[in-house]
Amino acid sequence: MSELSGLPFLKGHGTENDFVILPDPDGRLELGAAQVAALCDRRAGIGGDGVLRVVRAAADPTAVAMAEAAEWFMDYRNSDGSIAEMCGNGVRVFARYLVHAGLAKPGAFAVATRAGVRKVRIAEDAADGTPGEVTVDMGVAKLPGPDGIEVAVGGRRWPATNVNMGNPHAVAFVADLAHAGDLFDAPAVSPAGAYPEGVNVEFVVDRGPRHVAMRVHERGSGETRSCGTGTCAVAVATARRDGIDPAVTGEAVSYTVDVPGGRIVLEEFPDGRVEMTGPAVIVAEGTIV
Ligand SMILES: N[C@@H](CCC[C@H](N)C(=O)O)C(=O)O
Repeated sequence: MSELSGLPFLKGHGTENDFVILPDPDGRLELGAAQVAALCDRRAGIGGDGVLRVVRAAADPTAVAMAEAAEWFMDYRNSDGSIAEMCGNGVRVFARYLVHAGLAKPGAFAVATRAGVRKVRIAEDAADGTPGEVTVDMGVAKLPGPDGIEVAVGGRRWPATNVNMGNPHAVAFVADLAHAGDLFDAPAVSPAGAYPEGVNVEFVVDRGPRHVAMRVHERGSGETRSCGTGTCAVAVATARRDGIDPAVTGEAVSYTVDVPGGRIVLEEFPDGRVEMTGPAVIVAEGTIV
């Protein structure tokens, strides 16, 4: 990581989906895949499921077209160094960082991402100092099909729903989360070619009315303790399984999704938008040596 020597960093997480935050306001960093992987290495690096580079939208060619709508661009990378379109927990942590660093005022503001501009709201901290939760308008979930997608682990197979939240997800309802196995390797997803860019796979069980729990194997990061876009995908897939479509009923629907690292609440509106609410905290800051 010698090229990054002397740079400030922070560490944060949202429901234990953890990130190395690299402030780079003027877009001076040339961040390669190997550097990202080294930063995310849990033994030889800082450790994280991904990296959030914080850059002014106007200073990054990917985001410059969004600069009028959002001052800051979340440049998200998976822990293997690959680039993803969106990270739901990441955008909450990114928003928390902007306020922590005095770069945004608490309340409502916009963040540019590769999936488009996302509006965030940060609630007031509780009287005991617990940081207020962060709500993000995650945009419209797309269910592009096709039917017949399957996820397999060990000897078990499940039908899966394709949900796109800016990034791709395959959501499988299972009888027991343990049936997903150790998830050291990516689950097999068929048919071949259903997800040419790779896929995040969620395994879901019911917990109660409009309440589910999930595990996830993330493209580019392996099994993580949470995936914000995954919880959105799961909420929408579960609503459709339950015969609920806010576009048809004209009423918003809310689902609670438990993840190994905590709990996220999702609300889907008649216009198809999904709002995600969950925690986001900064836990450390320092300098790369
Ligand atoms: N943890 C994230 C998703 C990060 C991107 C994902 N691994 C992908 O490659 O699409 C989240 O909270 O949404």
